[in-house]
Amino acid sequence: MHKVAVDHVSKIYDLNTNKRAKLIQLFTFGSVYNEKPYYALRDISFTVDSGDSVGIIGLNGSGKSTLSNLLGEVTQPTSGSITIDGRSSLIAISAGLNNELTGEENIRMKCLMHGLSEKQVRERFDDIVAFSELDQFIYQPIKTYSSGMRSRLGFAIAIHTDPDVLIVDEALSVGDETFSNKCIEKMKEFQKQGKTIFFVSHSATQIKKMCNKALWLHYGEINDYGPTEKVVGDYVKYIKAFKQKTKSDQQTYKKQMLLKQQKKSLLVQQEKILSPWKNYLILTLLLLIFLLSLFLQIS
Ligand SMILES: Nc1ncnc2c1ncn2[C@@H]1O[C@H](COP(=O)(O)OP(=O)(O)OP(=O)(O)O)[C@@H](O)[C@H]1O
Repeated sequence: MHKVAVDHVSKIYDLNTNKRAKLIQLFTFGSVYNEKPYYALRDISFTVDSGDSVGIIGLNGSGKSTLSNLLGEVTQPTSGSITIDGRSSLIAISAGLNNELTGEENIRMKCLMHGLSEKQVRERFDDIVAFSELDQFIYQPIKTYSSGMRSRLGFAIAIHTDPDVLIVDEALSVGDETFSNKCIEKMKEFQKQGKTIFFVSHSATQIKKMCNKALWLHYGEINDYGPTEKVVGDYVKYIKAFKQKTKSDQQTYKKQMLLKQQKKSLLVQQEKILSPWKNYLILTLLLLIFLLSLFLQIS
């Protein structure tokens, strides 16, 4: 059995701001996408085994954070399924911490949410604070923290809650190098215990150091998945070629790719609209309910 299986997963963000479109969506239970469904991830499938460390790479907006939120069970896929054998924990700069609470309160809240008992939280509290290096700041509301401080707290909590699958999304990009190295050492301990890690980073060097596999996302789809050396090597070549283009060529390329991604979204949207029997069925059902309630009122 695979540790993680991602099966035909898509994540749609609704870019509709139009009230009429939202109403139509509501009354047809989302079966009619009136205007702008946007596929942040489109029909992706892959599997990961115990002990694998997978680097997730890709240009800005390619869907890395969307995927890590799905793996961390912070959001749900629009379609498809994700099966995780065990419990996952997401560490991202903005994930799951409550701004109004202090660092201390956040530790308690997140640990309890991860299934630790009050006693376990008390036992691990000092280690978490020590790892985060926050000292007395732990008693301050985290809205006063810098992004580096938040990331340190998020990392410290997550690694002390014994997750089976650890997802680290850009959390190391905001801290100083000493702290990043400490986190990398901790992730290596996780690897030795045979745990599974997903590591989102813009640093090819960090990914090569940490991961045996890499997943290259490109405008919401998987461009390549396999051994790190090959995938990251090809990605670095791609980035180099991209950077050699003029600024205006880079912009044109990005626009074309985004347009292509949106066209695919629209194609799927049309497929949905072109299956009218489903929509007619829903509308008929609504009409019947309406007539029935009218009839009941009269009688
Ligand atoms: N809540 C949201 N509502 C609408 N669109 C969103 C939302 N979250 C992400 N997106 C869009 O989905 C796409 C993928 O975003 P995502 O943050 O997953 O990319 P990324 O690869 O992590 O980017 P980066 O490297 O810049 O962090 C982007 O085009 C983004 O604008």
